[in-house]
Amino acid sequence: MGRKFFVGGNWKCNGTTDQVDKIVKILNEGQIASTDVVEVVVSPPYVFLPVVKSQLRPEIQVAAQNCWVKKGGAFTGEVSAEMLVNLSIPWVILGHSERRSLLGESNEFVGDKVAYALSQGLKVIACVGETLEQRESGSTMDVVAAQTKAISERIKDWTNVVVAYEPVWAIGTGKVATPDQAQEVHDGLRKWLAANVSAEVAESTRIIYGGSVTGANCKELAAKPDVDGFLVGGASLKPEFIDIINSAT
Ligand SMILES: O=C(COP(=O)(O)O)NO
Repeated sequence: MGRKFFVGGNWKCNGTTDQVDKIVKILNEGQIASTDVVEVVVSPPYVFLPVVKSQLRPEIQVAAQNCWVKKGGAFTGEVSAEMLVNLSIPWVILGHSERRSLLGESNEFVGDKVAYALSQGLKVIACVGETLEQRESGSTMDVVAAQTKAISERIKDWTNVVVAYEPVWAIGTGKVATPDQAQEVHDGLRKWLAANVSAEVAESTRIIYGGSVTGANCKELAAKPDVDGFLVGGASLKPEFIDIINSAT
C-alpha cells in the first residue's frame, strides 16, 4: 500500500478577509486530483480557521499552525489542542522552524507538543530541518535525527503523523533544495525511522518537503521516491498552489 501524496499549505501570519476569500475561491474552483490520490490540508492563521473550514470544499482539510503543549487554562494567548478538536480542526502543524528560532521552541518542547496533540486526537504535521550553518558543517542528518528522536521518544503511534523536512535555508528564500538534496534527507529520515521505530512506520509515514516550493519546481521534487508531498508557504497563497496539489499526478 503506497503512501498517499500530501500537500499542506502554510499561510503563516498572512491574510485579510478579502485575501482569505480570494484564496478560498481559488481552492474551491481549482481542478484538483481526487482525494484517492492526494490529501490536501491548508493552514490559515487561527482567526480565520473556522470560517475557512466552513467555506472550503469538503475534499480540503484545515490545520492550525500551532497549539499549546498541555491542557488549556491560564496560558494567555495560547490555543489548546482541545479547542481545535472542539472546532473539528483535524490537523496541526508543530515545530515549524520559525517557532523554533523566533520563540525558542526546543526539540523536547516540540516533542511534548506532538505527544499532547496526538493524545487529544489531532493529526500532526511535525516539522524538522537544519540551518544553513548546520548544513555547511555537515550536520544536517544529526540535526534532523535529533529533532525526530525528541518526537519518537514521546509517542508510540505514528499513524497520524506526517513529517515535514523544511531546510531553514530554503524557507522563504527562493533557494529550493535540489531534488537530490531533498531525497537524501528524506531517505535518511526514513532509514532513521526504520532503525529506531519500525520498518512499518518507516514505510508508511509520509515525509514531505517544504522550502520555496513553487508550481515550477514541484514536479521534479515530487518525482523523488521519498518525497511524499509538500508543505508550502508563499506559493500556497497563490493560484499555483493548485499545480502543486496536482504535482504527483
Ligand atoms: O515554511 C514553509 C515553506 O515556506 P515557503 O514555501 O514560503 O518557503 N512551510 O511551512
